[in-house]
Amino acid sequence: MPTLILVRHGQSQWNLENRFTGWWDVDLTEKGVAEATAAGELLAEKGLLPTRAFTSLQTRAIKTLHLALEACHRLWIPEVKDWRLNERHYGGLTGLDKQETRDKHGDEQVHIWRRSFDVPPPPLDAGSEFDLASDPRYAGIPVPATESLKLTIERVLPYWESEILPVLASGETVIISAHGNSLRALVKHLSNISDDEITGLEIPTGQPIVYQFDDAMVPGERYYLKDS
Ligand SMILES: O=C(O)[C@@H](CO)OP(=O)(O)O
Repeated sequence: MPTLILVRHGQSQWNLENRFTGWWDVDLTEKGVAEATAAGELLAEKGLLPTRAFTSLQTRAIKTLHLALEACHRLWIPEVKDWRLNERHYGGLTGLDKQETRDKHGDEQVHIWRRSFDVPPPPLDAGSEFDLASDPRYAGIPVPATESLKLTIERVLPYWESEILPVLASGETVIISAHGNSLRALVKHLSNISDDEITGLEIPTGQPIVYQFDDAMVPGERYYLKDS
């Protein structure tokens, strides 16, 4: 039975520092490393062993994938990295402290920027220290200046449909190591969550989420592997 495993990267340095991160490339903390390893140990313990892997172009997701695969002795499986699994771009909020931004703009405005479906944060200024236009990993890629969840869905879902779903449909056990909001985009689609309800969905770090698909590639209920 085709099985999909979703893992949000372990705690990152800016998760710890409470800073808006988005496309900025930050590393895992020690806790994040432990979470990623524990995710792989759980896969091994439950006998749910990935055969194909997908991740973003961001260090925290790539490392989480590798640590988890190492822990379940599956570092050798084929993996693909693609920018369309990146975190949503946080625009002009990138690098700011989340609490200081709340103090300045109010809780409601920050909640809208963080969790509304279609209101993007203010765009990042070209030439900002967080501008990734000249990062070689994004050569030829249209780096956005900001993204709402809606805009994130508009690049995650075509990638899901064209690159991941066919692999899954061939009977593989696919692991996707990605980010809070690129995974919210996917879960919204797979679990048929409305635009309003998605604002309340949070994805915890390092906790494998599982979907099993039937012969018609209809996903079943999602569940946390730790609860199975
Ligand atoms: O900073 C970010 O990029 C994300 C994920 O850590 O934060 P948020 O919870 O605000 O979506």
